[in-house]
Amino acid sequence: MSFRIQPQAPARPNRCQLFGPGSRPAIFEKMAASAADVINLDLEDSVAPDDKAEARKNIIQAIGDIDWGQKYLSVRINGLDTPFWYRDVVDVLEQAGDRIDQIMIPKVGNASDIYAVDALVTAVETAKRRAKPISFEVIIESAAGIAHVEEIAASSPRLQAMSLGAADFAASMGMQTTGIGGTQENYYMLQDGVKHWSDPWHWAQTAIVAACRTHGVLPVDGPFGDFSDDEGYRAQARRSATLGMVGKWAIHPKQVAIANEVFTPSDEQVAEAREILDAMEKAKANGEGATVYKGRLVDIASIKQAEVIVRQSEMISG
Ligand SMILES: CC(C)(COP(=O)(O)OP(=O)(O)OC[C@H]1O[C@@H](n2cnc3c(N)ncnc32)[C@H](O)[C@@H]1OP(=O)(O)O)[C@@H](O)C(=O)NCCC(=O)NCCSC(=O)C[C@H](O)C(=O)O
Ligand SMILES: [Mg+2]
Repeated sequence: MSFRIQPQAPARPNRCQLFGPGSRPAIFEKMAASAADVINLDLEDSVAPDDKAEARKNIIQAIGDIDWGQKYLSVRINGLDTPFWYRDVVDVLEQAGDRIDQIMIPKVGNASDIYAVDALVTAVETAKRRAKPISFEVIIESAAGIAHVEEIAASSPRLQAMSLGAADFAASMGMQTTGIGGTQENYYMLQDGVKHWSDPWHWAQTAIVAACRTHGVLPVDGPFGDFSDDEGYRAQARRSATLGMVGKWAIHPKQVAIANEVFTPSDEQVAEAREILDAMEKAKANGEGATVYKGRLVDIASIKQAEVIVRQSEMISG
């Protein structure tokens, strides 16, 4: 164990991030009224190039005009390989007022990408005397992004969250699929003629979780494109939660409730975690570091596992 204490990620609910195109202002009020913890107003890939300027205006107006309640309000800017991103940052931060919380940076490839956006954001914040610093979320969705995931996670004190963007990631990696997340028909093991499907997103997710946990950043699972497949979405979300991710994107409002359910520890999970903590308190009083709970070993590491669940539950219930 390193002597360095692992930093805690920001203590705010991030179970579901609901996306909507900036070019579709008619849905903004519905997004605000949803049960998502985070709202991502999009200027990037859900907006056609000819609509970028109008989408920017829509978003600037909506940030000021709509009552976003307690939502964490984020704007996804365009990638650094486009001519749009600097104006996204400057116009939104100069004109949208203080209600915006976060800028989401897509397709990051290395820490220098974050440095560039940080420099521009810092200049605008200083010029505008902005009281509350803007946070960053990045999307890992390229071969370069996953290869440099650890330096990206360490890149800026503004960085609060990191998501996996399955669609661009698959394209960048040359994966033979048009699916956005979920089970891939051809990714299976064969035993005695029976197919056992495996999860091609798993290794990238675990790389993201490890980088995030090392540097105190929230790891988030990205989109699941087939919004008619509720059980597929639920299964993917459950795998992500089991791996340590704190939430998942919704690209349709019907996905929000499922994400909130999966990423909120259940009453049973919380009760069990509290019982483990009680069992370990009793063990400690008896001078023991390990004991038996429901026929299985629990020890000092179990305290930390149980505390993860209790902390999540307390943070979500406020
Ligand atoms: C996917 C959609 C285009 C579907 O829209 P639509 O055809 O209108 O859906 P429905 O008719 O089923 O809508 C039912 C009602 O819900 C409202 N609605 C629809 N979408 C949203 C939303 N995002 N937020 C809030 N409300 C929404 C409709 O208006 C209907 O309302 P009512 O008539 O009153 O009943 C659309 O959902 C959509 O645009 N989704 C977001 C797309 C998006 O933002 N994509 C970007 C993120 S994913 C990505 O970028 C990939 C990633 O980067 C990667 O690389 O992996
Ligand atoms: Mg993408």
